[in-house]
Amino acid sequence: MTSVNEKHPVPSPIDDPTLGLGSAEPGGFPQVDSWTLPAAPEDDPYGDMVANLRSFLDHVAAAKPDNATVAELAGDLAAWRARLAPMSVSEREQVFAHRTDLPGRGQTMSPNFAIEGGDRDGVWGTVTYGRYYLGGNGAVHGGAIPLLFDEVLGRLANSAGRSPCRTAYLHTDFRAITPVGRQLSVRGWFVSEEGRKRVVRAELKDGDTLCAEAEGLFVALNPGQP
Ligand SMILES: CCCCC/C=C\C/C=C\C/C=C\C/C=C\CCCC(=O)SCCNC(=O)CCNC(=O)[C@H](O)C(C)(C)COP(=O)(O)OP(=O)(O)OC[C@H]1O[C@@H](n2cnc3c(N)ncnc32)[C@H](O)[C@@H]1OP(=O)(O)O
Repeated sequence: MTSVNEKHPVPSPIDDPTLGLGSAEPGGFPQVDSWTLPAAPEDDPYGDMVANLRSFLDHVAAAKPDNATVAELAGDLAAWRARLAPMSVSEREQVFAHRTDLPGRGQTMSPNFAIEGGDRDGVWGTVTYGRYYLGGNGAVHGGAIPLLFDEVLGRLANSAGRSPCRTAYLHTDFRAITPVGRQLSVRGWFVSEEGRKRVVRAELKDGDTLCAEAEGLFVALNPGQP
């Protein structure tokens, strides 16, 4: 199946052979042993590319471009897709979302969480939702907030030498509008750790205003569980 666009037909991810995950062998997730991030290397083209990709998406969301601009952009994107397709690697080898030293782990799907510090029991930092995450009337889309919490709490629950775990539930309460385009503070902390069950909570604040809070249960994986 391809898109209806005849100029630059886009294969569906199901049909695109260059988008396979490769071997099902586990271990594609990097472990988090420390919250102290190394200083960003002076020359980091990947980090630079991801930062530009995030900003690009914000501008796509904000702009009302004329047709000529849109057509040129579609062509440019098609050319980049064609250039990257032969470079596709397995999940284990991919860089996207595996750069734990970069804000947002060097990916653009979830919000740009920048870690300020953390220890065995908690983690804290900031996030700024760009225009890309706008839901309506200046507020962040309701789905993008649990996305942040899963990222923050998933990272915490998997940190400090703990065995890999997955989110079993993630309960989010939206307490006030979460504004787009402001630096917000984020904090996650452990509530309990019993057997395989790790209960963690997080909050998202705009200054003193509590925007949203969450509780998650993360369950440690048994050997062989994907
Ligand atoms: C290998 C991947 C590891 C992932 C990450 C690793 C490293 C990351 C490091 C750096 C990366 C940084 C950040 C990471 C960012 C994000 C991480 C996101 C993680 C996810 O986003 S991952 C996707 C969403 N997630 C799923 O795709 C899970 C689908 N699901 C399952 O895979 C199973 O469901 C599982 C394994 C959860 C449990 O299954 P199971 O069969 O092994 O265990 P069981 O059901 O027996 O539950 C054991 C005890 O938990 C209780 N329990 C279970 N579920 C409950 C619920 N919902 N409510 C209340 N209690 C519950 C039971 O009641 C029992 O309690 P009790 O023992 O007291 O009876």
